[in-house]
Amino acid sequence: MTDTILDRIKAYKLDEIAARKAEMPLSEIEARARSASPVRGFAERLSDAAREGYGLIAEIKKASPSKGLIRPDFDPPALAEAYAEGGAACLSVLTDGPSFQGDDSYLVAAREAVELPVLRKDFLYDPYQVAESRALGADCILIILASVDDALAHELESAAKDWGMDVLVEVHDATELERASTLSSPLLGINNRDLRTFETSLETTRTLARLAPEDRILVSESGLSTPEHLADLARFGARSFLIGESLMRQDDVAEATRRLLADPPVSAGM
Ligand SMILES: O=C(O)c1ccccc1NCC(=O)[C@H](O)[C@H](O)COP(=O)(O)O
Repeated sequence: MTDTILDRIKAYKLDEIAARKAEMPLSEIEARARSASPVRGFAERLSDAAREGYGLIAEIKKASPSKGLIRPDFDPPALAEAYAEGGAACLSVLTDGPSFQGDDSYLVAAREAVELPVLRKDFLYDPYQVAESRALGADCILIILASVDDALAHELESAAKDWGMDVLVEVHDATELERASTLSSPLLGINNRDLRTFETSLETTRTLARLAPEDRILVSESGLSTPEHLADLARFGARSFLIGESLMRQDDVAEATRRLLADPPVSAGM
């Protein structure tokens, strides 16, 4: 089988982790994590927002492997403020350099600019990176089940819990969904992007939402750009969304965010 983008990312990440460990030992990263700004409750903020409206995780994303450069005029603190003004519940900041032109400093600057909880959007393979995420100020990490085995997923989740952070567990198919149910994190991300073709299909959320455990907060991820997309998926139980590219391409990010979130259907649970 040919390599997926995740295989390629994992290969350079393992080198990156080794280099970072050589540069800064775990004890030093842990000391920084202990003195980081207190955790802002990510899952709680998202579920509160989704109760009556939509829970938006608004992503600060400069570029992607599928689209190349998305936003040349890239100012993380200004984008964070625009998202907060537009009504986002939480932020996601890409910190991966080689594939997304991200940087750790973008997370730090974006989080300092607003009061919103922040997801470190990166590819994690080692508890060292979990401590590193907290040291940067992150409130939540991502575990991509397509890229880690069950033992590592549990290890990363447990490390995040120890640091008081939330975890967004990401799945792409029914097998990964089954595996996700053995983890205890309430946030379940359903990624609509096919990692081989980069195509996005909202059918992925529609299909997997029906199979998801009832106690999970569903977050539909990727390929979302209109209020109709959000309303469609809300009917399947997903009232939280992770959105990057479509908002990053807007001149007025605050207004575009406001428009996207303007008209949520009344929740079935209300
Ligand atoms: O965005 C990509 O091209 C991509 C490729 C390979 C692995 C992950 C990728 N994106 C990470 C994400 O999960 C998205 O940034 C996020 O869901 C937002 O998606 P979008 O709204 O489509 O930018």
